[in-house]
Amino acid sequence: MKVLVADDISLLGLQKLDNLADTEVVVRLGMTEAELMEEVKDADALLVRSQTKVTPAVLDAGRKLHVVGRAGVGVDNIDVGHATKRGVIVINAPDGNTIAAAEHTFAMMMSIARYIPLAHQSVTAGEWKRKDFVGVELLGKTLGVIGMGRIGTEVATRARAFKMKVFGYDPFLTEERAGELGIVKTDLERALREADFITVHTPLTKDTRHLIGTEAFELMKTGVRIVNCARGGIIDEAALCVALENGKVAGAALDVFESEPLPANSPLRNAKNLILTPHLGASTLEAQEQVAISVAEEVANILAGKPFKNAVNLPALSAEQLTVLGPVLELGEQVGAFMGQAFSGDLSDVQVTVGGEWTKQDTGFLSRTVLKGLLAQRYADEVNYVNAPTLASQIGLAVSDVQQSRSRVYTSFLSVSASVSGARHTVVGTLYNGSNPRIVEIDNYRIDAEPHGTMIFTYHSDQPGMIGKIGTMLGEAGVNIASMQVGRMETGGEAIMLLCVDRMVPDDVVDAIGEVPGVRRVRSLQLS
Ligand SMILES: NC(=O)C1=CN([C@@H]2O[C@H](COP(=O)(O)OP(=O)(O)OC[C@H]3O[C@@H](n4cnc5c(N)ncnc54)[C@H](O)[C@@H]3O)[C@@H](O)[C@H]2O)C=CC1
Ligand SMILES: O=C(O)C(=O)COP(=O)(O)O
Repeated sequence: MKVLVADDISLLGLQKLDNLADTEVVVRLGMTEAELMEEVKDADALLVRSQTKVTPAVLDAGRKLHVVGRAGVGVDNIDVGHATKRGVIVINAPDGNTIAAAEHTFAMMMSIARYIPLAHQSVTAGEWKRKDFVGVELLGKTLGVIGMGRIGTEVATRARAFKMKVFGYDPFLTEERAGELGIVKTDLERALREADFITVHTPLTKDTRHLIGTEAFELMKTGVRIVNCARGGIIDEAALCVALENGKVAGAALDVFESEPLPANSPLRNAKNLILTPHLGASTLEAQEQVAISVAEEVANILAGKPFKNAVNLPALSAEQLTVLGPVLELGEQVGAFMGQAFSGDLSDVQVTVGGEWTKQDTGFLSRTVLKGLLAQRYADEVNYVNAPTLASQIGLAVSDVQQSRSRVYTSFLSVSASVSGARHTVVGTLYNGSNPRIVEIDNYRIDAEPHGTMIFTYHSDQPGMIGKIGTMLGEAGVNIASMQVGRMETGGEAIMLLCVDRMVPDDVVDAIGEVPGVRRVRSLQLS
């Protein structure tokens, strides 16, 4: 396994990966896109911070790539959509740098309240201008926090310790949570109109790009002070320069920029009362160690096929949920694979129904595992849990999830029903004793088969001699039958047969079975 490290990531994390058997950690900092495309060709994992751009071209070049690990929070430098399409897991380290970013925000806020960097420059230039640097106190002032996630919340609690009044704006902030934090939940307009200090802590999205622009500045009090330690682009830099120049904004502090590194000719470099740091929010020893360890552990788990928790492009599944749902998810993949191989043809829609006790669990992940099994027939190893829904929508396959609280015969079951080349087929599975997978129904025929290994599946007329004929043909080809299941609706009608065999059945034998009079369809299945 090759783990390619493209940004400066703490050795404490990298050593964890380097210590793994069969894993080589290759550190190459400051690569151009072309160099990165070359290095990533044989990499299983790519680790980055905010500097390296993980573009579609880089992801396409990484043919073996399983995972991109971001040692930090923001993944706006990674084309997550393209990674998802390619089936590459993107993980981040969401908790490790929260305190570092919150403390940096506070350092910035105090610096603009008391002109610390400007006063420092003045003193080192030989001046002693006490009158020019009369600041303001935080006590009693109103702080508007835009984005009350992990960092926004830590900033808000620190501001309360400074006896500030805090307004929090975040679509997910509840009155109850605001009450617990001792802050006021407001809308954006009130936060902008009434705040003396404003700090942004959202990701950069299409909704937050230039959230603080000309119109927002117009709403603000004259003399407001603003901090951005989240993402460049949330504040419109050109509009900020104007507001600093005309005095609407008394001071601002930016750690992040629309373009990084900040261009040499950026007007921000000469703006009045503006302090700048080069994206240092997460740059503490503690934060860097924490994010590196977190990302290394996650990547190690992913490469070893073990559960992981911080995927950005997969629904979250806790280790606890995985313990309970693991066998159900595995069953989903097996039933999907059975369906895909037993009824190959043009798929137009698939319905995944969970019934009985399992409906009490969050089974949102289940349709991904079913799709992975179902689409493996068409995409082989290219399909995984990450890209299965994308590949399904690419081929126009509509997927629906249904919960059915009343169980049929079984305490819990999973039913996959799909339209294949115009015909509807259904396969039902369950777990015996909570962990042994079984296929218990195929198109309303009751059976009981373990979805495992090599199988021969037929649709045929219920007539004497069928089982014997097929058994003899397999025997003559040297294929041993381990178990056999037959099902029929009525005597002499249509029937199914599912044989578990000990080895692959040669294609010519499968074809010969298909030609036996009365056999309507035969398929050879290979389940893992
Ligand atoms: N300067 C630096 O070095 C660092 C920057 N960051 C950045 O800080 C930001 C926040 O990080 P966390 O608190 O860890 O993330 P988080 O995901 O915990 O919080 C983000 C919050 O923003 C809210 N939000 C999203 N869209 C919104 C909108 N339109 N209006 C209002 N609220 C909105 C979300 O509901 C969420 O509560 C991210 O952009 C992250 O990349 C994080 C660490 C270090
Ligand atoms: O975690 C984040 O979102 C950050 O912005 C930190 O970026 P960095 O890892 O210091 O390049």
